[in-house]
Amino acid sequence: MGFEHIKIPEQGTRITANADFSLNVPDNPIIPYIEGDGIGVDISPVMIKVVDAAVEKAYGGKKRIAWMEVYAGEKATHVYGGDHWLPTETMEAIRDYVVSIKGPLTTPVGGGIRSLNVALRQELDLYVCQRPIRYFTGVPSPLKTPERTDMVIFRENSEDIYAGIEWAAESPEAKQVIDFLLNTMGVTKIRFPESSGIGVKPVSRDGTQRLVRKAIQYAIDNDRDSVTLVHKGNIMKFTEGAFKNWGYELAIEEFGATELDGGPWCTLKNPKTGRDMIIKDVIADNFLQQILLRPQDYSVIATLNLNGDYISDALAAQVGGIGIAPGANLSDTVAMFEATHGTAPKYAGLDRVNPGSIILSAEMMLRHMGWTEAADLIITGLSGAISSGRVTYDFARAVEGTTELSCSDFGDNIIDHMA
Ligand SMILES: NC(=O)C1=CN([C@@H]2O[C@H](COP(=O)(O)OP(=O)(O)OC[C@H]3O[C@@H](n4cnc5c(N)ncnc54)[C@H](OP(=O)(O)O)[C@@H]3O)[C@@H](O)[C@H]2O)C=CC1
Ligand SMILES: O=C(O)CCC(=O)C(=O)O
Ligand SMILES: [Mg+2]
Repeated sequence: MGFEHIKIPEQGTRITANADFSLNVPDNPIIPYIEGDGIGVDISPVMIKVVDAAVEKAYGGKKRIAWMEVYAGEKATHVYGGDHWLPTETMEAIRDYVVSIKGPLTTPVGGGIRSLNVALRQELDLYVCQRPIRYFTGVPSPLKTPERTDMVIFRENSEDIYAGIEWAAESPEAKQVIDFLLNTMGVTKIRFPESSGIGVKPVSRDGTQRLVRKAIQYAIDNDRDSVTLVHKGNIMKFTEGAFKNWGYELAIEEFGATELDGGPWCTLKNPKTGRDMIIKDVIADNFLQQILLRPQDYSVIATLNLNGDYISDALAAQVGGIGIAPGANLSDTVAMFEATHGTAPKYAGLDRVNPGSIILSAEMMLRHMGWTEAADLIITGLSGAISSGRVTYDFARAVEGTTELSCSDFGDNIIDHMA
């Protein structure tokens, strides 16, 4: 396969996926990466350096990643010219090379291009956004007992309001939709029909159940004691409320869960460990207060796209901020790893921000590839670097007695602490 601007590394081999979704990972896999806008220029090279060091240390030169830069966002417009924000060959590389990692990409507010991040997820049908939230000793937190927060978010990544079905107020399209709602559907509750923008929120049984299936399977594989469906189903009955109902339905029909005390909460025995697991639900606003007061009550979270976006940043803040909040976008075959945070434009190019989020995303990637020894070294290195008290600005400003390091020096500190 030839590309126009992407240079395929000569020393690398492609990862492939089998029919049962397992991976064939060679010792020199080609991994496509998007540098990212804003602070992408700071964090992506540090991530590559840290990952290369972990792989070298773990396998003594027997394994090595062949990095392949692919382009999206502002850099793509320079490489390809014009309005090429997300070139087709970038999409092809991410799909065909199966495992990739990306820096953040800018999305303008209120107009301009639609989110490239969302486009990548939707075009490649990366329907799971998996975001683990865990505490590292020494990280500043607004909570007294941050170590009680230990959750894995499964955010539905392909539907909800992110489908981008919306029309600007006073546009002919919005007028047409409002006219249809008022005059054909008998809607009476549009308070200002003349000046309303309109957004549509599709949520399906198929989309919900494939996401909840992954969440429950993850809980089984990792011996977690609960899966919580987070929704706003009291208000949005046929989207968020249906998400809740379809989630329970799947737990009962596919996993053999049984209702507790007349439901809707369910219980099932983990087939791998024999331990009881609870499937429960909570309304999103209540969830947001409970994660502060009783985080230990929650483990695996399955939720809709927009809730998952809000919850990701809120939970990240509980354990030290989005400087160390990793994530993965997954289909059944393709995996694209990325940090939870965005491009933080005011820090772009200053070599200042915390590279921890994208490094921990790479740690998830290594584990996904089965390179657990290298992944473990990243955790050891990061934990050691945080404990050393030589940290990036976000931690240094919140913990007395620590020394502020640049983004790149913090990367080196992580490498120095890989025991
Ligand atoms: N997946 C993606 O690519 C995402 C892209 N975006 C896009 O990014 C752009 C900017 O979004 P914005 O709302 O400002 O959110 P950001 O996540 O980019 O930044 C918000 C704040 O979070 C803190 N922060 C972010 N990253 C780091 C880091 N690595 N280390 C330490 N602190 C960090 C900073 O806080 P402080 O100011 O306190 O230092 C920063 O000002 C938008 O265009 C948005 O659409 C947003 C989220 C995800
Ligand atoms: O696409 C964007 O710009 C924002 C995405 C986002 O906030 C997220 O995925 O958490
Ligand atoms: Mg977000």
